[in-house]
Order: sequence, then structure tokens, then C-alpha cells
Amino acid sequence: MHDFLQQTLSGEAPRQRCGETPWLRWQWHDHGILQLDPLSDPRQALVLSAGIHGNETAPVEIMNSLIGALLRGEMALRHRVLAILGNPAALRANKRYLRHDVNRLFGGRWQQIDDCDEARRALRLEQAIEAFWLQGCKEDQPRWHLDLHTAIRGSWHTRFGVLPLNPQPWPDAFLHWLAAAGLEALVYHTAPGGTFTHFSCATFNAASCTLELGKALPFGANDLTQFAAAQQALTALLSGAPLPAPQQTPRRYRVVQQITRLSERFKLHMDAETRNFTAFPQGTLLAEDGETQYVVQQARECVLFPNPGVALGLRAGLMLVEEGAPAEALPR
Ligand SMILES: O=C(O)CCC(=O)N[C@@H](CCC(=O)O)C(=O)O
Ligand SMILES: [Zn+2]
Repeated sequence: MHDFLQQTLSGEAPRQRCGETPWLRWQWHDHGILQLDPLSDPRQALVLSAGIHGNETAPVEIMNSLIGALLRGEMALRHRVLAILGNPAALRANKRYLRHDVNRLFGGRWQQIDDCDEARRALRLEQAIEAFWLQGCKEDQPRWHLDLHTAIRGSWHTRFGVLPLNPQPWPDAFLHWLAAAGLEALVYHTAPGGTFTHFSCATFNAASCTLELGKALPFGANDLTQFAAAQQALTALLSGAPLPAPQQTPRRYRVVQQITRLSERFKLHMDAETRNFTAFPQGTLLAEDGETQYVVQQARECVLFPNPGVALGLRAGLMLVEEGAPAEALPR
């Protein structure tokens, strides 16, 4: 296995489906699904995914660079790793998805749509992480899932994490790593969802986070120096090298309402340039969908992922409240 990304984009199975280097064993399970096991005793089991959305290429390039360094023996490996390129067909097309957003299909939601490649892919990824964690892990081994994304719009926080609803406290080591990866904010979901990280957290009690590392750009257009902090923290996590000290404590937001596009009448009252984390004062009319109106309820709510173009029934935006923010703070 020389180039995990090119192998995945080729759509061909590798001639050699498993192998060993002086440092690790690798096994190709399926297109975009590669397992690495250190020859020494692993300390934890990490699912590292990217390319769940095919137009979010910088995290894919970062992951491929790390996997290549591990396979060439340029970097030590101290954990079991399941590396996933989520939607190969969408990556080939440089599209977020082809027919259905894979990141809304997990937790069995793929059964609610027509049989299609993306429904089958969501099931295959569910099976892959189940096998990885249930068939190869000791019970006490920490399970982490880092799902690497980039965002469609600009953000007042360039790098941030989105944490799924989790009834358990987040491990301190996990939150510390997220801060060391340069995340400026953490967004806490308050309801279940069909995302990959919600599935891994709810089903396998993994410490899971969707990392939004910058802006979504095509292959070749990314300035990977913008992702240095995350790449350095991933290198430290994978190899055991010292983790850089966090430069800041991420600000914390929780989701207080979801804006859903219910019909063709949907209208989002924000322009195309509205950035993630833009704040709106109480009473602002955010969106309408026929008789349904979405209005700011709290003193100040910030928008995340505003997108009037989503398919019917899907999330057209999230509204957040910052924890511990001065209520009288003026909207940005
Ligand atoms: O920029 C956007 O509109 C979406 C960026 C993106 O793909 N974000 C993830 C977040 C998943 C989560 O809520 O944890 C997504 O929308 O799937
Ligand atoms: Zn994404």
C-alpha cells in the first residue's frame, strides 16, 4: 500500500491486501478503509476519518500524508488506527455527496432512504468501526474517533470542533488534545443526529469529535500550512511525540435550535456571506418555511452551518449559545 488516497480514488482493490513493516501491520479492508496495528502493545484505538464529504479535501490530504509516513516507517505508531476515506465516489467528483449526505445516514438512518451507493456506504462504515472496536480492542482501551471536515463558509472561529450528544463526561485527555490541535471553539450538540461521530459515540462510547479545520476547497487548492496545528497534534497522537501545548482554551457553545428546510417555501434570512458563529440578537427572524418561523429566543444566538440549499428535511443551520458569554455582548 503506497498511497492510500490514490488507491481509494482508483476504485481498484490493491494487489496486496495486507502487509507488515518493521513497525506495523496493515490491512486493507475495503475501498477507503485501512487498518494499521503497531507491532508493540497498542495503548488506544483510534478511528481517523476524512472525506465523508467529497469536497472537503484538505483533511483528506493531511490524513494521507500521515498514513504514508506511517507506512514508510518515517513515523512510529503507538495506537491501533482505522483510517477511513468516507465517500470515495464523492471525492472523485469533488462533490459534498452524490445523492444523499452520508453524514446524515448513520445510526441506521440509511434504512430510511432508497437503496443507493451512499446508503450502502454508511452501512459499510458502521460495520467497519464495529469490527475494529469490538473484535480487536481490549475493554479498557480508550476509543477515540476524529472525523476531519472543512466548512463551506468562512467562520469567526477558523478551526472548531463539533461534539455529539454524549451522556458521559468527555475525557480530559480528549478535550486537552482538541485544544492542542488548535481548535478555537467547541460546539456541543444537545440532540441525537445521523452523523458519523454521533454514531461512534452513542454506539461504542467513543470520545468523538467532528473537527472543522478550515474552508472546503478542491484537491490542489488547499494551503496545508493553515492546518499545521491539527497535523502536528495528529502526529503527536499517532506517534507518541510530545503534544504541543494548547495556545488557547476553546470557547464553548451549545446548540439551542436547529433550522430545518421543510419545503420549497423555505427562506433563510441571511446572505451568502454570513459567516459561521455570526451572532443575532433576541427576536431576529432567522428563517421561514410557510407558517413555520425560526426566531432567536435567547439574548444572543450564533448561527452555524447556514445552508438554504440542503435537501428537504435536512438541517439548514444550527443556532448556538455561548457558555459563559456576557449576555450584553453586541452581535458581531
Ligand atoms: O459548512 C457546512 O455547512 C457543513 C460542514 C460540515 O460538513 N459539517 C458537518 C458537521 C457534523 C456535525 O454536526 O457534527 C456536517 O454538516 O455533516
Ligand atoms: Zn463535512
